[in-house]
Amino acid sequence: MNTKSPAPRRSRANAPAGARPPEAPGLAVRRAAAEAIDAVMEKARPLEEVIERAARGLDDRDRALARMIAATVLRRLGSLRALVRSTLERALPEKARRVETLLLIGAAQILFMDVPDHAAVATSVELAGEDQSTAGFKGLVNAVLRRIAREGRAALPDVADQPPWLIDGWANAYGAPMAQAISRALASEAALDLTVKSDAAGWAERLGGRVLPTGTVRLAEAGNVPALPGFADGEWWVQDAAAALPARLLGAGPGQRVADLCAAPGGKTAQLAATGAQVVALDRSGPRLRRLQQNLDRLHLTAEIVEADAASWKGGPFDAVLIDAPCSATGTIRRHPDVAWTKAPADIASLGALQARILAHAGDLVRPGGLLVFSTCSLEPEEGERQVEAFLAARPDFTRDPVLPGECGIAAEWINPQGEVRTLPVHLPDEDPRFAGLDGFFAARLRRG
Ligand SMILES: C[S@@+](CC[C@H](N)C(=O)[O-])C[C@H]1O[C@@H](n2cnc3c(N)ncnc32)[C@H](O)[C@@H]1O
Repeated sequence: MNTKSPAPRRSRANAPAGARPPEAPGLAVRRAAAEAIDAVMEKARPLEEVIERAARGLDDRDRALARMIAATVLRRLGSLRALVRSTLERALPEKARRVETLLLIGAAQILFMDVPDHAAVATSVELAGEDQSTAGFKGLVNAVLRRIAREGRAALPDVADQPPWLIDGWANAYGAPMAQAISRALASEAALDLTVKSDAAGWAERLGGRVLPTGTVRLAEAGNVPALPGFADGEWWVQDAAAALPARLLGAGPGQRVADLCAAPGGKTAQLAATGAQVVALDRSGPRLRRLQQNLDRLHLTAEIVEADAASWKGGPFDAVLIDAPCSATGTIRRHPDVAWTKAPADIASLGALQARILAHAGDLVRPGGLLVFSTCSLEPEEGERQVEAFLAARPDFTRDPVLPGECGIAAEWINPQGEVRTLPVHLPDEDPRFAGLDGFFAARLRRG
């Protein structure tokens, strides 16, 4: 490991008034990453949103690198923060909070990314020098990051990368060993999963991926998705293998009327429309419905689009109703590591109340004998199992229609004793970690009597 000290450069804080020294290469990328991390942590905004703003003006490659640095810090935040804090003799003052971000950025690049140590150290030191509140910490940033480079990953404390309230919740739901395994699984980036209209084997071969038992085509490397063969022609769309299961459970087909009640941006609407069913795609968000329409246009699929509140909309009756409810999305932390830090227990409670309202109303949209699938991309039972229990207690006209092992390629391990789908990030293990894992999803299939 290279522990060379950074080349001395004149910082902005030290530059004579009016003269702007030439910027060191890669500095803007790290500045954008630091701004994005601070916005995620302080304002609880999604990384995808804040990185767009922070990385404005950067070319595609640099924007991708800034996003990767920020995502790596957020993915490994628990252990990286513990490491950084363990190297400091005393806590940093509140006004110099950015110093910790610069240390985290440097440490993430040194320990987890293919960035030369000297570049990781130099850019964090340089960024510290840019601001009066942090300029006095340049020496400390240099010393701490050089030590981290010297000691390597062996010095990383063995602590979870996610906040304790999440780990405790998973331990309650799945047991402490599984909670730890889930936490570890979230350290790896997710593969790129595609739902194809047809010929999964052919697309897997053309794109250099493989076909999963569920029919999803999985690629190890994401790359530039719109540039991949088949994207422009609308032959496939990006959708995690677990996210593709709820719509399949409805068994929709030609001649059926189906409502997708929380539809945007339309991954599941596209699946339902591709079966030949007549689909109503409803969502409360106009902007998100416009994205859904664009996605359907690219895929040459059609659905009737309705902007409304699923908790009060009058329509139907339908042969099948899908509620892919708004949720905390803790099942998607592999893809969106910011979720672990932007969500709080209060969100689980408020989203749970919204899910209950939508579910209660949606029951009346299903014709007698019809199916209702309730799904969330959450690992929290309050947003899955508990919702269905409460709904069934209030609606004796509905019963579970249990999912059977092998149905839609679903493994027995992904089905709970009630016959509901419960996927976890530890599922679908693979010797090649680039192909392993599933998003955490819950899906229950209910039939109206
Ligand atoms: C998990 S996302 C749906 C993802 C989508 N099913 C897919 O596969 O692409 C949840 C959606 O619920 C919508 N939503 C939230 N509250 C709603 C409500 N009261 N009525 C209808 N849609 C709502 C959000 O705008 C969001 O698009």
